[in-house]
Amino acid sequence: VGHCLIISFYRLIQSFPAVKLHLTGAVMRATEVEFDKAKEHLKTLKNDPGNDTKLRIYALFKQATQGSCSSPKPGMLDFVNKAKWEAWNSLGNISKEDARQKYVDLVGTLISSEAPIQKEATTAGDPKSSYQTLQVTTENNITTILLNRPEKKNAISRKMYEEIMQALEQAGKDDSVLTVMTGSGDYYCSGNDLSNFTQVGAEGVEKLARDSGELLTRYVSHFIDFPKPLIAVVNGPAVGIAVTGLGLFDVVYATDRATFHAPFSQLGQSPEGCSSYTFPKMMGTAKANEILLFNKKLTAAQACDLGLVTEVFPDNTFQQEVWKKLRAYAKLPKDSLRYSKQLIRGMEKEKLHAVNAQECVRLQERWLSEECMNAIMSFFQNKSKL
Ligand SMILES: CCCC/C=C\CC(=O)SCCNC(=O)CCNC(=O)[C@H](O)C(C)(C)COP(=O)(O)OP(=O)(O)OC[C@H]1O[C@@H](n2cnc3c(N)ncnc32)[C@H](O)[C@@H]1OP(=O)(O)O
Repeated sequence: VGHCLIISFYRLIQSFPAVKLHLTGAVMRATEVEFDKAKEHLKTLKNDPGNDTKLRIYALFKQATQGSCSSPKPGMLDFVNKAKWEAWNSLGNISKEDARQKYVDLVGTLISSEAPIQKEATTAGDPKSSYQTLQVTTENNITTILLNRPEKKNAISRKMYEEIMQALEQAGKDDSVLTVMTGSGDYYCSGNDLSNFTQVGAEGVEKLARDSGELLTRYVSHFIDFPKPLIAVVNGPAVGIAVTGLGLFDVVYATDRATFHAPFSQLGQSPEGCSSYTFPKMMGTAKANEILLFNKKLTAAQACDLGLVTEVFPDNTFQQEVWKKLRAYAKLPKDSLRYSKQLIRGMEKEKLHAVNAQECVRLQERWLSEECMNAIMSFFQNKSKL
């Protein structure tokens, strides 16, 4: 279904006739021009924005050009057209003008989230461009680490763990003032790539569990020790380690479309990323337990109320608002920020490393458990999604 949607989406944006809008007045004409420009910009998107976003773009386009949906609902088995119809119908009676504006905003957000990628593509010879799973750029005193496996919802493969550590080491040393981590496509990150657990070598599952424990310990240590302000720009849903690790960032900005899910017991695992310490400390044990023991998925607003997220922004202005803020912060004195962060983190560092070590020991045992193996098999047999 996803594949069909992608194909039909691209056919859609390539084959639509020019929009005929019968609006007059200076303001409306300007929006019409922006709308046409947005249509053109959309064709230049490099990354697949994900099915949810494509459906939203489709729906806004239809609403902007034809008004509210009045066609009959396609049959149950006509999956693609039914999904498109539902997306369009869900817009209800919003006006063509509103839909046009929302379309322009959404395309603007998608294009601006790719801006660092286009710049990076021109930096031939730059070691940052050698990453396979990331796009790393430095602009306006900000080093941005973009998780770049959108087709896998930015799940973290072994290669990606290693590259994130390498990117953090470089960013810690470069001249930038801030470091930002964000995701490409519709997800921030779906957590550990579950296929990391299916690559069993000749030395068996015990060795795989040991290696995974060592990898995770090193990975989390890079966040504990990161020397300058580290900001998460959570552009969509976050799962597993992508949620728990947020407790080690200095500031977390989220779109209102983001969700936060740490389903460890569902996966037969246990918390990591120091969350067994940072979450109770940040939000109180009773609230942390619902998330870490009972798999409670948080909305962005709930995560903000609990202190996991600093601020939530409407999805259609998320990128513009966040990057404007970050560009202003990045003009602050670099050393002052660095030393202040180190003071804030300093007292906790030893504790955090001890927690990290303990969590990884427990996880090595969990990964060998029947509970965990069943959960992973079940995911790959398409029996269970979160
Ligand atoms: C070194 C070890 C460290 C261990 C540390 C951390 C533990 C964790 O992080 S636990 C959390 C692990 N994550 C998950 O369990 C998420 C699993 N994924 C899902 O449930 C769904 O994919 C998700 C709800 C995220 C999204 O659902 P959809 O919107 O329906 O998309 P798809 O399922 O079609 O996803 C597209 C594509 O991506 C693959 N995918 C997504 N997430 C993962 C993942 N975490 N691991 C492996 N693969 C993932 C998914 O299988 C699809 O692939 P294709 O079928 O090949 O297109």
